[in-house]
Amino acid sequence: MDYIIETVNLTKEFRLFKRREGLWGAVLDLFQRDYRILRAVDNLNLQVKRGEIIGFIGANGAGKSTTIKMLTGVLVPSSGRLLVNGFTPYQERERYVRQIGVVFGQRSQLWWDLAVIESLRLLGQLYRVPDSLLEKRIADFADRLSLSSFLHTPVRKLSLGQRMRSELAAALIHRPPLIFLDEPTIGLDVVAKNEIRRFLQEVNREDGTTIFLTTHDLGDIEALCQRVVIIDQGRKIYDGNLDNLRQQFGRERQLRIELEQPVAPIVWQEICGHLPVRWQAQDEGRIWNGSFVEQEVTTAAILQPILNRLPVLDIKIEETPIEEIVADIYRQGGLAL
Ligand SMILES: Nc1ncnc2c1ncn2[C@@H]1O[C@H](COP(=O)(O)OP(=O)(O)OP(=O)(O)O)[C@@H](O)[C@H]1O
Repeated sequence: MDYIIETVNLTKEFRLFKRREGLWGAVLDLFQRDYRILRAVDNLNLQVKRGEIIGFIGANGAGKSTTIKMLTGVLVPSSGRLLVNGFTPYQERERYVRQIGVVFGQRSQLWWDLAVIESLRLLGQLYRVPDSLLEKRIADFADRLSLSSFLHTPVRKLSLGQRMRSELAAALIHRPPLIFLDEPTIGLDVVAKNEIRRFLQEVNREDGTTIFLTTHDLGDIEALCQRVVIIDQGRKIYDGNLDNLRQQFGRERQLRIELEQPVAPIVWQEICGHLPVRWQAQDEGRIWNGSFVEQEVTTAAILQPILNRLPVLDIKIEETPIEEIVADIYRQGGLAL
């Protein structure tokens, strides 16, 4: 299998200086320093196929940035191996960075005082994109990311949404096979988020670009990712698709059935009392709200006897929002893999 990212037991430890308390402690610190080791990434095994969009998520401090920094060659691992697009990132940084694109939501790769178009041209030259291709690419991005109205505006004057779109163009100007995106939609409104998500889908579909995405916005994950990896305290606790995540960790689902006429509880019990569903009547039995666990009973099995016997006006089924599932996993430490 051709993996674009492959890590084997990737580990990063930081040595943290332990301060002693009080004045005497400070004096002792001068002579003998005490350290503790913090393992930010702990034996991470990860394989990403070419063309995948992978969501890499975890609570604050889980080790996401440290992992991305190792994958992009900024940090040297303490142990383990990693190979990204055939490179060991920290060893061959200069050649390696030509193969990747990076957008860190909080930090800019654009020149603050230059117009967007000048920044893009400069980056194109740094990446040695031939001139004619570069102009074509800028025009293409200007069109697809709606950059035209501010191409000649200095970066410092852009709104956050405009800057993020420009950052994406900058990260992709050399058509890298792989991009790392860290919180690409942070602070943006719904329209701007959707625009960025649509663009990323296009880039992935048309150019086969692999996308490694870190975000706290699970809307990004739902819109983009076939696969999610969750880490907690540096360890991988989930690796799979969103549907499986829902199935494994999903809590109760809610069902709301609206009938044409009220139905007495005793009749309701007779029709569907045999099913593992907790029911609550509303509007004197005209509306029935049920809670059930997907692993125990299917929605079809619940609905069938009701639809056979009663005139139903409306049915609503609510899934547990992915945000809640992930919050639960963070709290419980998830499934150790
Ligand atoms: N340079 C460093 N020196 C010491 N400890 C560090 C360093 N960088 C990160 N850490 C620690 O490593 C752990 C993982 O941090 P990291 O920034 O990778 O988490 P994260 O998942 O990206 O969090 P967030 O979502 O808050 O950005 C944290 O406990 C953090 O305090």
